[in-house]
Amino acid sequence: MANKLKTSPKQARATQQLKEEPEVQVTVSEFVKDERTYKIVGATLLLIGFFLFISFASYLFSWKEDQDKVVNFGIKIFSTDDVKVSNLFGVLGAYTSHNLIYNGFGLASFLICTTFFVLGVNLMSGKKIFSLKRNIKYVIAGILILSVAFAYLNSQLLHTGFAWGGGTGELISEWLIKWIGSLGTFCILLLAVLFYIIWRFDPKFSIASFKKRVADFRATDMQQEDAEPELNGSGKRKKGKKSDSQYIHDNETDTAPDLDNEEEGSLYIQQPGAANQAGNRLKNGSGSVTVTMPDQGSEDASLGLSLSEKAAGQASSGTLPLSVNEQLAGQHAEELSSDGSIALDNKPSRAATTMPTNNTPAKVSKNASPEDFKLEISEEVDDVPSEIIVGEENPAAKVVAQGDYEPTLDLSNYKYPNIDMLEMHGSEKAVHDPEELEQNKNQIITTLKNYDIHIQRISATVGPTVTLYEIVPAPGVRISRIKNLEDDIALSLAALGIRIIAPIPGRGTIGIEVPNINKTIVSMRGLISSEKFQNNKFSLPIAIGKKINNENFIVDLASMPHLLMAGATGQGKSVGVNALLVSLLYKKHPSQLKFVLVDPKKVELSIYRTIEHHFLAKLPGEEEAIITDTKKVVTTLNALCIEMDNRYDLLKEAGCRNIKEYNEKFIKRRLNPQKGHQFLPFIVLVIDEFADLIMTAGKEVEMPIARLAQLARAVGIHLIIATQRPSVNIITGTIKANFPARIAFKVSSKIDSRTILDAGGAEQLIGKGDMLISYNGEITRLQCAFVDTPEVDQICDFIGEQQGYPEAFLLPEYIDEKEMGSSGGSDLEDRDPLFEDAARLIVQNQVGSTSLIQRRMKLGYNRAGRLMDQLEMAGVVGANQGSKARDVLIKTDAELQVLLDNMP
Ligand SMILES: Nc1ncnc2c1ncn2[C@@H]1O[C@H](COP(=O)(O)OP(=O)(O)OP(=O)(O)O)[C@@H](O)[C@H]1O
Repeated sequence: MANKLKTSPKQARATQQLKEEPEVQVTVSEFVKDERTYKIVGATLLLIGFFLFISFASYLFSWKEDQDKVVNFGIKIFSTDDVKVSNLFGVLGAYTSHNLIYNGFGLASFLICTTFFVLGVNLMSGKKIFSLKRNIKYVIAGILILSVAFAYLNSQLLHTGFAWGGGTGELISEWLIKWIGSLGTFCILLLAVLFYIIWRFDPKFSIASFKKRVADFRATDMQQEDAEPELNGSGKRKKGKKSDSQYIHDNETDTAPDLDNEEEGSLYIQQPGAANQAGNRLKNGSGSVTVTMPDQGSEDASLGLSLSEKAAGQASSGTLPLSVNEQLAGQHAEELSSDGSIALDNKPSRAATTMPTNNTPAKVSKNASPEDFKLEISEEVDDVPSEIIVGEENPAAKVVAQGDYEPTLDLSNYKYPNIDMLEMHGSEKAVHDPEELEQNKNQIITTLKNYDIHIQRISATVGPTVTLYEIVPAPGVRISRIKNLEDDIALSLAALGIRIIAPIPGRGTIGIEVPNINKTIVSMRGLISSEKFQNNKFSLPIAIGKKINNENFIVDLASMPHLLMAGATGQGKSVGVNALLVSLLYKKHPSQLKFVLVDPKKVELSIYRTIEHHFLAKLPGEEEAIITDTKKVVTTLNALCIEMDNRYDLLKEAGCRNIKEYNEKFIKRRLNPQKGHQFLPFIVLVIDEFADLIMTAGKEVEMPIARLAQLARAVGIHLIIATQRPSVNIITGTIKANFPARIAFKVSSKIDSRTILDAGGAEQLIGKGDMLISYNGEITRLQCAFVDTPEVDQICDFIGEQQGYPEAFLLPEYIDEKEMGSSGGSDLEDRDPLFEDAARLIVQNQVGSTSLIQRRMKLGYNRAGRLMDQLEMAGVVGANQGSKARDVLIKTDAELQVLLDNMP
């Protein structure tokens, strides 16, 4: 038997494990959770709604014939053979409508059908399309008010035999008439109807809002007339087209009617001052479930289930024991899921999580089996509102007080993209499988125990792609021992992408991240509609993804201030870049933001070409705004450097330290546009495939990038650079030093991970948007938000079809010194092509300043200087006077024209 393979203890355990695998049984909880069950219940409810509606409608015509029969026979009508009724739904229809309409609430009973409809549609679709809670609120209020109002009208005016308000309405109406008289009842009812309309539709009564509506109406009218011939460069705008979604961003005029939609579609339309409302309505966000399995030492091995709830930012861990005394892990697991859902439904926006802390070292029994560990569930609910915030009013327009400069005025009718253009890719909730959790927990404990490592407590937080198991080791256990077991734990769990974080900073625990079997896609829609995204005050808000605790990771690109993204091919970089760009498109007006897009692959960013006239910047004289040619990248980067220098000059002259202060001053009209001051949009430079650029242009690219990265932040220029190859010759020391925020998608080696993050870990990610972000000195694992190309297409088309600027935002012209040739000389016979323009500018402004030429004509310092020398030679300006502007010798345009005509 020399050839017989020896079975190692590990293999033996694995085999045993295989044998012990339990039979697949469909438990009640699984049945309840099954999607098909929801669909069946949904269809039944829709049918009931339909039945009620038809029965009620039929009752309106058949009540005279059917009423006597239902009253005489009562419930026995169902068992009596020879009764014939006229209701379309027979005896059941006649009986139900008689009781609900005649005895109940009259015509208002029709409202009941809507509740069945709402419930049915939500269950059938598996999404919260309509808000049940609000439907119930409105139905109850509507039934009460309408039934009394109809009964009152019937008793005072109509005097018909039909029960307009039903038994209940008539009873209340009679009481009211008795107590406060007919007129009093009328007033009360009028007031109630008014209350209902205001509560339900929130109409605007102010004169200002009326004026605004008239102005908006006129503006739209005029714009349609004026703009039709050249509405945008692509000429795509459809005449008179105003899609439903466009209404979303209209001011009050349009949002008011849409409130109705909000109700019917459970869409929440944000209005000024409604921010908190949105927050208050948060509920049922996608839950991160934290399963905590504490106290190994507990002797009785009873399993306690507790929900710990944490208010955002505070680490108050109130544990609510739900007293579950189950001995078996399987039963225990069932409890987890059922209780988990309770907490999810109840708690509003909570983001932060802390482990329930127990500082007293627990007694650790070395013989405790994995099943002896209690499981605690701590639910974490993120800030995704279940009622989606749809778009918003033009935020910039809101800030501007009367008399201030309004940067958005050029495109005052610009509509922000609507949230409906984004898809909900699957469920927003992180799915947690109790069995999987239990099994992983047992495996981790057993593996550690095999190496004689004992733990006090174990907890789990279920994220979209991975579950974080946090363990508190027994006193005396060295952390490095657990860290060294990474491979062994991965082997025992038979899972890829296991990462050990020892210790988790600030938590006093050791983290083991295990990929989930069922992963959840994090939809961009969820992030964009979250309260955190809608109501932040960031200059450049970007929604990147979700943390393991399901908290939305939304940050300000302006404070990052640049972002480096790396990852092997196919791991989610392009989706990541799209997510960043889409977040900015959802929040910024074209006057506030410009993109410079560099795409050597030619296909990744080409979808953005439709927004050229709104959001893109390009070099003067260039056809395409999206740069695909490496040679042009060098020119563009240098042009950006000139723009940066020009902006610094402007800031210096305005006495401001950054773009925010500068723009505020400009908006308050404290800066003179005649001196070259203008509202400065943020510029975001996006470079896809940076490695390709470095390989072809090397230092020529690296130098301007390093300059921009070092200096451009204060003047509102920010960089997003993506690369497939994160090697040291591409991500050099200079680049790295200037990109403190870095994202790593899955990479092929630990060395690559170190190159990007200065730490390992990215090689253990599982791809498809799983990423690590190093930001503010912390490395956080995130699941990147997913936005599909058709969604981006739709958003860009929507923007592109609107009226835009006549052309893309022009960057300053950059002419390579080497290429200047003879035209760059200070010789009048060989004048600069821009000589005449510069002369006119100087004469019109009567200021002989080089920086004026530089800023207004968007030129670099050298070229502007040369132009000034030529103007001096031509006699347009006087001699250089040091720091003072030169004298302008030509006083009028006519004089200048004569001079120009006489020039050689
Ligand atoms: N956040 C995400 N959530 C879910 N799936 C994702 C996510 N990101 C990427 N994927 C999946 O991975 C695929 C590849 O993503 P992507 O095209 O972004 O990769 P890439 O890194 O840009 O690749 P390449 O460098 O070759 O262009 C996508 O088509 C998508 O199916």
